[in-house]
Amino acid sequence: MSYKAGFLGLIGQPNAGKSTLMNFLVDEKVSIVSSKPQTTRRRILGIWSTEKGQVIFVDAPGLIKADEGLNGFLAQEAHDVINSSDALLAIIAVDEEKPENAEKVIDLVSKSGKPWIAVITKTDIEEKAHRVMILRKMVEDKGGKAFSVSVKDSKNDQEEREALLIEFMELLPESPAPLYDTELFTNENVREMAAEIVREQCFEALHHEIPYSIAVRIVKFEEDAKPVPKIYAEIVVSKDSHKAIVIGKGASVIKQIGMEARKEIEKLMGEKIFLDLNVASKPEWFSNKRMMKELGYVVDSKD
Ligand SMILES: Nc1nc2c(ncn2[C@@H]2O[C@H](COP(=O)(O)OP(=O)(O)OP(=O)(O)O)[C@@H](O)[C@H]2O)c(=O)[nH]1
Repeated sequence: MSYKAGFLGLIGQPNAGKSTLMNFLVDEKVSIVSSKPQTTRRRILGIWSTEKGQVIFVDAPGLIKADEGLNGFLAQEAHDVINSSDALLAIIAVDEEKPENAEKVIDLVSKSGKPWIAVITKTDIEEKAHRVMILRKMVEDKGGKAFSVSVKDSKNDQEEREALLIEFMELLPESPAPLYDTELFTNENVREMAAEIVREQCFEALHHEIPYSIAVRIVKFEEDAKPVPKIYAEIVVSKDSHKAIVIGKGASVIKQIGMEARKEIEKLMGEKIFLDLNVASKPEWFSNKRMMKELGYVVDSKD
Protein backbone atom coordinates (compact mmCIF):
# COMPACT_ATOMS: atom_id res chain seq x y z
CA MET A 1 0.00 0.00 0.00
CA SER A 2 1.28 3.46 -0.85
CA TYR A 3 2.05 6.15 1.74
CA LYS A 4 -0.68 8.73 2.29
CA ALA A 5 -0.46 12.12 3.94
CA GLY A 6 -2.50 15.30 4.01
CA PHE A 7 -4.71 17.77 5.79
CA LEU A 8 -8.11 16.66 7.06
CA GLY A 9 -10.36 19.57 8.06
CA LEU A 10 -12.89 19.16 10.88
CA ILE A 11 -15.97 21.14 9.94
CA GLY A 12 -18.95 21.58 12.21
CA GLN A 13 -21.17 23.90 14.17
CA PRO A 14 -19.80 25.45 17.36
CA ASN A 15 -19.78 22.92 20.22
CA ALA A 16 -20.16 19.89 17.91
CA GLY A 17 -17.22 18.18 19.62
CA LYS A 18 -14.51 18.86 17.02
CA SER A 19 -11.70 19.63 19.47
CA THR A 20 -12.64 16.69 21.71
CA LEU A 21 -12.63 14.34 18.73
CA MET A 22 -9.28 15.59 17.50
CA ASN A 23 -7.69 15.22 20.94
CA PHE A 24 -9.08 11.67 21.15
CA LEU A 25 -7.78 10.71 17.69
CA VAL A 26 -4.33 12.19 18.22
CA ASP A 27 -4.34 10.78 21.77
CA GLU A 28 -2.97 14.06 23.15
CA LYS A 29 -4.55 17.22 24.41
CA VAL A 30 -3.91 19.45 21.43
CA SER A 31 -6.96 21.69 21.27
CA ILE A 32 -8.87 23.24 24.16
CA VAL A 33 -12.36 22.04 25.01
CA SER A 34 -15.18 23.72 26.84
CA SER A 35 -18.90 23.22 27.26
CA LYS A 36 -19.46 26.68 25.78
CA PRO A 37 -19.66 27.12 22.01
CA GLN A 38 -17.01 28.96 20.01
CA THR A 39 -13.99 28.11 22.11
CA THR A 40 -11.64 27.25 19.26
CA ARG A 41 -10.15 30.37 17.68
CA ARG A 42 -7.11 29.63 15.63
CA ARG A 43 -6.61 26.68 13.36
CA ILE A 44 -4.92 23.96 15.37
CA LEU A 45 -3.27 20.94 13.86
CA GLY A 46 -3.28 17.50 15.44
CA ILE A 47 -0.91 15.05 13.81
CA TRP A 48 -1.12 11.25 13.73
CA SER A 49 1.68 9.31 12.07
CA THR A 50 2.19 5.64 11.27
CA GLU A 51 4.47 3.89 8.83
CA LYS A 52 1.56 3.87 6.34
CA GLY A 53 0.72 7.53 6.42
CA GLN A 54 0.20 10.79 8.26
CA VAL A 55 -3.15 12.39 9.04
CA ILE A 56 -2.98 16.09 9.86
CA PHE A 57 -6.25 17.09 11.49
CA VAL A 58 -7.18 20.74 11.21
CA ASP A 59 -9.47 21.84 14.03
CA ALA A 60 -11.32 24.84 12.65
CA PRO A 61 -13.53 27.24 14.60
CA GLY A 62 -17.22 26.32 14.40
CA LEU A 63 -19.24 27.67 11.47
CA ILE A 64 -20.72 31.06 12.19
CA LYS A 65 -21.85 33.98 10.11
CA ALA A 66 -20.03 37.26 10.63
CA ASP A 67 -18.00 39.70 8.58
CA GLU A 68 -16.11 41.72 11.14
CA GLY A 69 -14.01 41.60 14.29
CA LEU A 70 -13.23 38.37 16.09
CA ASN A 71 -16.33 36.61 14.75
CA GLY A 72 -15.44 37.65 11.22
CA PHE A 73 -12.01 36.13 11.76
CA LEU A 74 -13.57 32.87 13.05
CA ALA A 75 -15.96 32.62 10.09
CA GLN A 76 -13.10 33.21 7.65
CA GLU A 77 -10.94 30.60 9.40
CA ALA A 78 -13.61 27.92 9.04
CA HIS A 79 -14.00 28.64 5.32
CA ASP A 80 -10.25 28.71 4.77
CA VAL A 81 -10.00 25.26 6.34
CA ILE A 82 -12.58 23.94 3.88
CA ASN A 83 -10.65 25.40 0.96
CA SER A 84 -7.17 24.41 2.04
CA SER A 85 -7.72 20.84 3.31
CA ASP A 86 -7.18 17.74 1.21
CA ALA A 87 -10.27 16.05 2.67
CA LEU A 88 -12.97 16.90 5.18
CA LEU A 89 -14.80 15.47 8.17
CA ALA A 90 -18.31 16.77 8.74
CA ILE A 91 -18.75 16.74 12.52
CA ILE A 92 -22.36 16.59 13.65
CA ALA A 93 -23.48 16.16 17.23
CA VAL A 94 -26.58 14.18 18.20
CA ASP A 95 -27.58 17.03 20.49
CA GLU A 96 -27.56 19.64 17.73
CA GLU A 97 -30.84 21.45 18.33
CA LYS A 98 -31.64 22.44 14.76
CA PRO A 99 -31.70 19.84 11.97
CA GLU A 100 -30.97 22.61 9.44
CA ASN A 101 -27.62 23.22 11.15
CA ALA A 102 -26.60 19.60 10.58
CA GLU A 103 -27.90 19.85 7.03
CA LYS A 104 -25.80 22.96 6.44
CA VAL A 105 -22.58 21.23 7.52
CA ILE A 106 -23.26 18.16 5.38
CA ASP A 107 -24.15 20.38 2.44
CA LEU A 108 -21.05 22.50 2.71
CA VAL A 109 -18.74 19.52 2.97
CA SER A 110 -20.41 17.46 0.24
CA LYS A 111 -20.35 20.39 -2.17
CA SER A 112 -16.66 21.10 -1.55
CA GLY A 113 -15.63 18.57 -4.18
CA LYS A 114 -13.22 16.99 -1.67
CA PRO A 115 -13.31 13.45 -0.28
CA TRP A 116 -15.29 13.47 2.96
CA ILE A 117 -16.76 11.38 5.76
CA ALA A 118 -19.29 12.41 8.42
CA VAL A 119 -18.72 11.74 12.10
CA ILE A 120 -21.77 11.74 14.35
CA THR A 121 -20.54 12.70 17.83
CA LYS A 122 -21.79 12.46 21.43
CA THR A 123 -23.66 9.19 20.82
CA ASP A 124 -23.56 8.46 24.57
CA ILE A 125 -26.33 11.03 25.14
CA GLU A 126 -29.12 8.50 25.53
CA GLU A 127 -32.12 10.76 25.09
CA LYS A 128 -30.74 11.81 21.67
CA ALA A 129 -29.74 8.31 20.53
CA HIS A 130 -32.62 8.13 18.03
CA ARG A 131 -31.03 11.01 16.12
CA VAL A 132 -28.09 8.86 15.01
CA MET A 133 -30.30 7.15 12.40
CA ILE A 134 -31.75 10.44 11.19
CA LEU A 135 -28.32 12.04 10.82
CA ARG A 136 -26.90 8.95 9.15
CA LYS A 137 -29.74 9.08 6.61
CA MET A 138 -29.03 12.77 5.94
CA VAL A 139 -25.40 11.92 5.22
CA GLU A 140 -26.22 8.94 3.01
CA ASP A 141 -28.70 11.01 1.02
CA LYS A 142 -25.78 13.26 0.08
CA GLY A 143 -23.72 10.26 -0.99
CA GLY A 144 -21.55 10.17 2.13
CA LYS A 145 -20.51 7.61 4.71
CA ALA A 146 -21.13 8.20 8.42
CA PHE A 147 -19.37 6.91 11.52
CA SER A 148 -20.70 7.45 14.99
CA VAL A 149 -18.53 7.94 18.01
CA SER A 150 -18.75 8.89 21.64
CA VAL A 151 -15.47 10.09 22.97
CA LYS A 152 -16.84 9.56 26.47
CA ASP A 153 -17.42 5.85 25.83
CA SER A 154 -14.42 5.25 23.57
CA LYS A 155 -11.75 6.92 25.68
CA ASN A 156 -9.98 3.65 26.36
CA ASP A 157 -10.90 1.89 23.15
CA GLN A 158 -7.70 2.01 21.13
CA GLU A 159 -9.04 -0.41 18.54
CA GLU A 160 -11.97 1.84 17.69
CA ARG A 161 -9.66 4.82 17.54
CA GLU A 162 -7.25 3.13 15.16
CA ALA A 163 -10.07 1.85 12.95
CA LEU A 164 -11.36 5.40 12.55
CA LEU A 165 -7.89 6.74 11.85
CA ILE A 166 -7.31 4.18 9.11
CA GLU A 167 -10.64 5.07 7.47
CA PHE A 168 -9.73 8.75 7.59
CA MET A 169 -6.26 8.15 6.20
CA GLU A 170 -7.83 6.55 3.15
CA LEU A 171 -9.36 9.93 2.23
CA LEU A 172 -5.94 11.52 1.85
CA PRO A 173 -3.76 11.78 -1.26
CA GLU A 174 -0.63 9.75 -1.83
CA SER A 175 2.51 11.43 -0.65
CA PRO A 176 6.18 10.55 -1.10
CA ALA A 177 6.91 11.42 2.54
CA PRO A 178 5.32 12.71 5.75
CA LEU A 179 4.52 16.43 5.75
CA TYR A 180 5.53 16.96 9.38
CA ASP A 181 8.16 15.35 11.56
CA THR A 182 6.60 12.05 12.65
CA GLU A 183 7.51 12.76 16.30
CA LEU A 184 5.24 15.82 16.42
CA PHE A 185 1.60 15.66 17.48
CA THR A 186 0.81 19.32 16.84
CA ASN A 187 2.10 22.43 15.07
CA GLU A 188 1.55 24.49 18.20
CA ASN A 189 4.57 25.24 20.33
CA VAL A 190 4.52 24.97 24.12
CA ARG A 191 4.20 28.73 24.45
CA GLU A 192 1.04 28.83 22.31
CA MET A 193 -0.40 25.80 24.04
CA ALA A 194 0.22 27.35 27.47
CA ALA A 195 -1.70 30.48 26.40
CA GLU A 196 -4.57 28.32 25.14
CA ILE A 197 -4.66 26.37 28.42
CA VAL A 198 -4.99 29.61 30.41
CA ARG A 199 -7.78 30.69 28.03
CA GLU A 200 -9.52 27.31 28.53
CA GLN A 201 -9.43 27.79 32.31
CA CYS A 202 -10.99 31.25 31.87
CA PHE A 203 -13.91 29.50 30.15
CA GLU A 204 -14.17 27.15 33.11
CA ALA A 205 -14.05 29.83 35.78
CA LEU A 206 -16.02 32.65 34.18
CA HIS A 207 -19.57 32.92 32.97
CA HIS A 208 -21.74 34.83 30.55
CA GLU A 209 -20.01 36.71 27.79
CA ILE A 210 -16.71 37.41 29.52
CA PRO A 211 -14.65 34.42 28.34
CA TYR A 212 -15.55 35.19 24.72
CA SER A 213 -13.92 38.57 24.93
CA ILE A 214 -10.75 37.32 26.58
CA ALA A 215 -7.42 36.75 24.90
CA VAL A 216 -4.30 35.37 26.53
CA ARG A 217 -0.77 36.43 25.72
CA ILE A 218 2.45 34.91 27.03
CA VAL A 219 4.58 37.85 28.04
CA LYS A 220 7.69 35.89 29.05
CA PHE A 221 8.56 32.22 28.87
CA GLU A 222 11.72 31.37 30.77
CA GLU A 223 12.24 27.74 29.93
CA ASP A 224 15.65 27.51 31.58
CA ALA A 225 14.76 29.35 34.81
CA LYS A 226 15.77 27.61 38.06
CA PRO A 227 14.46 25.79 39.97
CA VAL A 228 11.51 25.53 37.52
CA PRO A 229 10.52 27.12 34.18
CA LYS A 230 8.70 30.44 34.61
CA ILE A 231 5.76 31.50 32.50
CA TYR A 232 4.30 35.02 32.70
CA ALA A 233 0.91 35.31 31.03
CA GLU A 234 -1.46 38.21 30.54
CA ILE A 235 -5.21 37.76 30.45
CA VAL A 236 -6.52 40.53 28.22
CA VAL A 237 -10.08 41.68 28.88
CA SER A 238 -12.05 44.00 26.62
CA LYS A 239 -13.64 46.20 29.28
CA ASP A 240 -12.18 47.78 32.40
CA SER A 241 -15.13 46.46 34.40
CA HIS A 242 -14.21 42.85 33.49
CA LYS A 243 -10.86 43.13 35.21
CA ALA A 244 -12.32 42.92 38.70
CA ILE A 245 -14.49 39.96 37.69
CA VAL A 246 -11.53 38.00 36.35
CA ILE A 247 -9.54 38.75 39.50
CA GLY A 248 -12.47 37.95 41.82
CA LYS A 249 -13.00 38.67 45.50
CA GLY A 250 -9.69 38.37 47.30
CA ALA A 251 -8.19 37.28 43.94
CA SER A 252 -10.12 34.00 44.27
CA VAL A 253 -11.02 33.67 40.57
CA ILE A 254 -7.59 34.37 39.14
CA LYS A 255 -6.03 32.06 41.74
CA GLN A 256 -8.36 29.27 40.60
CA ILE A 257 -7.57 29.92 36.91
CA GLY A 258 -3.85 29.95 37.71
CA MET A 259 -3.92 26.77 39.77
CA GLU A 260 -5.86 24.74 37.19
CA ALA A 261 -3.86 26.12 34.25
CA ARG A 262 -0.57 25.39 36.01
CA LYS A 263 -1.59 21.76 36.55
CA GLU A 264 -2.48 21.37 32.85
CA ILE A 265 0.70 23.06 31.64
CA GLU A 266 2.73 20.83 33.97
CA LYS A 267 1.07 17.79 32.37
CA LEU A 268 1.98 19.13 28.95
CA MET A 269 5.59 19.93 29.85
CA GLY A 270 6.12 16.91 32.07
CA GLU A 271 7.63 19.03 34.86
CA LYS A 272 6.73 21.53 37.56
CA ILE A 273 6.42 25.16 36.47
CA PHE A 274 5.83 28.61 37.92
CA LEU A 275 2.90 30.48 36.38
CA ASP A 276 2.31 34.17 36.90
CA LEU A 277 -1.00 35.64 35.68
CA ASN A 278 -1.83 39.29 35.20
CA VAL A 279 -5.01 40.90 33.96
CA ALA A 280 -4.82 43.79 31.50
CA SER A 281 -7.64 45.75 29.96
CA LYS A 282 -7.48 46.62 26.26
CA PRO A 283 -10.91 48.07 25.55
CA GLU A 284 -12.64 46.44 22.55
CA TRP A 285 -9.41 44.72 21.44
CA PHE A 286 -11.39 42.54 19.04
CA SER A 287 -12.51 45.55 17.01
CA ASN A 288 -8.96 46.73 16.51
CA LYS A 289 -6.96 44.98 13.79
CA ARG A 290 -3.58 45.92 15.20
CA MET A 291 -4.46 44.59 18.66
CA MET A 292 -5.95 41.42 17.21
CA LYS A 293 -2.73 40.82 15.34
CA GLU A 294 -0.72 41.40 18.50
CA LEU A 295 -2.81 38.80 20.27
CA GLY A 296 -2.24 36.20 17.58
CA TYR A 297 -5.44 36.61 15.57
CA VAL A 298 -4.03 37.56 12.22
CA VAL A 299 -6.77 39.23 10.27
CA ASP A 300 -5.33 40.19 6.97
CA SER A 301 -1.97 39.41 5.43
CA LYS A 302 -1.97 42.81 3.69
CA ASP A 303 -1.58 44.78 6.92
N1 LIG B 1 -21.45 13.57 26.19
C1 LIG B 1 -20.47 13.89 25.34
N2 LIG B 1 -20.01 15.16 25.31
C2 LIG B 1 -19.04 15.46 24.44
C3 LIG B 1 -18.48 14.49 23.54
N3 LIG B 1 -17.56 15.12 22.76
C4 LIG B 1 -17.54 16.41 23.17
N4 LIG B 1 -18.40 16.62 24.16
C5 LIG B 1 -18.64 17.89 24.90
O1 LIG B 1 -19.13 18.88 24.00
C6 LIG B 1 -18.65 20.18 24.36
C7 LIG B 1 -18.01 20.85 23.16
O2 LIG B 1 -16.85 20.15 22.79
P1 LIG B 1 -15.67 20.80 21.93
O3 LIG B 1 -14.76 19.69 21.56
O4 LIG B 1 -15.10 22.00 22.62
O5 LIG B 1 -16.49 21.30 20.65
P2 LIG B 1 -16.00 22.13 19.38
O6 LIG B 1 -16.80 21.64 18.24
O7 LIG B 1 -14.51 22.05 19.25
O8 LIG B 1 -16.45 23.58 19.78
P3 LIG B 1 -16.02 25.03 19.19
O9 LIG B 1 -14.70 25.35 19.79
O10 LIG B 1 -17.13 25.85 19.68
O11 LIG B 1 -16.01 24.98 17.71
C8 LIG B 1 -17.69 19.94 25.54
O12 LIG B 1 -18.39 20.19 26.74
C9 LIG B 1 -17.32 18.47 25.43
O13 LIG B 1 -16.97 17.89 26.66
C10 LIG B 1 -18.98 13.14 23.61
O14 LIG B 1 -18.58 12.22 22.89
N5 LIG B 1 -19.98 12.91 24.53
